[in-house]
Amino acid sequence: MPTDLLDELQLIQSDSTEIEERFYKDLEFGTGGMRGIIGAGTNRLNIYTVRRAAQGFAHYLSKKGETATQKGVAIAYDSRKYSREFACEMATLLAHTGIKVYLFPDIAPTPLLSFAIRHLQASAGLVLTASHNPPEYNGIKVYNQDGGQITEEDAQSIYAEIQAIGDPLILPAIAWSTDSADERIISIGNEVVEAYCQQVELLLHQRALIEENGDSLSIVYTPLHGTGVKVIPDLLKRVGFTRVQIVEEQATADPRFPTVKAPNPEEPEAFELALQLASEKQADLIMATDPDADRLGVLVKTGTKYEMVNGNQLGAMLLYYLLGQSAVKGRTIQNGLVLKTIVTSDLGEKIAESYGVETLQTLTGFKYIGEKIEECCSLGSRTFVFGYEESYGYLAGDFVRDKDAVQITVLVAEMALYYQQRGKDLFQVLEEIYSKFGYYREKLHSLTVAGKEGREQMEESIANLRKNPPEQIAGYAVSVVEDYELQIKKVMGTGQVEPLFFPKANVIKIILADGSWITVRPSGTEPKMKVYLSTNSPYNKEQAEEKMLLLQGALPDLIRFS
Ligand SMILES: O=P(O)(O)OC[C@H]1O[C@H](O)[C@H](O)[C@@H](O)[C@@H]1O
Repeated sequence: MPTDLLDELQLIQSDSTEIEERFYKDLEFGTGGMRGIIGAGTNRLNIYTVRRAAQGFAHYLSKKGETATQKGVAIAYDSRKYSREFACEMATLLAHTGIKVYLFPDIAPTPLLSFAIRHLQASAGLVLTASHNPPEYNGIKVYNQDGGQITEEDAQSIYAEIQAIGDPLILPAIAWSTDSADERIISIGNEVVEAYCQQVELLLHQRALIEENGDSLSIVYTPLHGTGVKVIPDLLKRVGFTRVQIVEEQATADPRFPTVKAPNPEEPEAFELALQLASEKQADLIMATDPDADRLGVLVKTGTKYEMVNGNQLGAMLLYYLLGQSAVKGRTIQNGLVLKTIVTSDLGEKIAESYGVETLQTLTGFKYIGEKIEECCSLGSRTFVFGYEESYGYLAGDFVRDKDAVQITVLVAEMALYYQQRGKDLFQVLEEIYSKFGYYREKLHSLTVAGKEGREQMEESIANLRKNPPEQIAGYAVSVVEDYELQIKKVMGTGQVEPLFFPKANVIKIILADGSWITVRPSGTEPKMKVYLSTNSPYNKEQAEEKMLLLQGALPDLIRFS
């Protein structure tokens, strides 16, 4: 047994609570794969639980047939503690089971793994990462052959295989060495990264403008100690953005994430060092990617200060820019398709509609967006335009099937430069969008659910809402209640009930007559109940904000939860 695990076990020998916590269950394996605290225990991520997951995954893949094992599995890892060790453990075990493995030789962004699966025509992919979680966490994300994250059915099959193995201590330890694993472990070469970068370049609309004026946009970028540093700075420079400053203190891949509370670009605190550098350099734009570089946070200089753009706002701006660029070039998008989740603002849909492009909604989670792209666009019947979620995940080029902060970083830089050349910063562009399509405001309330009791309270509170949906909220009439668990939508005025064509999920969306809404769901990744609010006004932001305050004020009555 590795000495660190032994030491840990010795330390907790007489601590029954700690023993219980670590051993009372196996780490769960869901649609997001497996995520947990690193350490000793069945409910922890360690070499044994990883080995067991690898063996279960190997069984699952083998059952798909010889083609699946021959096509192989692409594996990537981020900068977290043990990410590389766990990736090598999984690679070795899969190779010894007779499965071909493609392994990145160094840390790599998650979107690059999604691309590599498609490029190498592998049958699946794995990434060792815990995304933006705190340093004590790690995890395994699982991808299908399309390059999208697996959905429910596959997750259940893999979990069943993992559970069937039983005690992970019975699995043999296979020493890591490329020799022992023979030629079945192939190192992913730089040509894959190059092929990816070329695809990203093809997404750009303003190459000439960037080549000529790229140096007028000053950018500060931070990878927050993660994988983005491997690709993003070079890519920005290569396309012509020459004034890119990296936050040096955060440019090293450090599993402790020592300079931030959490490496999460949704949190304003994560931008502290980047802000200092930006003020010093008078930067126009600050961009931060999370450790596996699938999500992007942006701060924009507007007047004399920097303001954070939220996920709904950046998604709407990118869509407005991309559709606008196609229109300017006279390109008609045949059967275009925009994808967003049901908890993402409707502003994007309004923008798409004005360009004759349809928007489809999915449940929360980019895996559903990836799945829809495959379903609707892979045979060329529809043209994928853009997909996004409020939680800072965006995708413009479907050569990747998960959110991709690498391609979006380059596109945001292009968009900022394009508007800068027209005398506007991105917040002025946002004002332009609001004045055309309506003023939208969004808020997310996350309520922490402590332990089993908390979970029960949350379930009860959602069940109550399901049983007794309100007819009005803060004086506004409710027009529709969508219940994704019962898969029905009820029109309040007429009482008419229609089916909802989504997979089952414990989500309730209450829509007011003016299109404002409140949506409630349990988080799938953290012990939290999430309440999303969206308001709008066709006239001005004050009215949208006032509605937001009223809806927020009504929440305690609507969602009884202590
Ligand atoms: O279920 P939640 O905690 O709200 O998390 C939802 C998020 O989960 C993962 O991170 C997925 O990759 C995201 O696409 C999704 O938005």
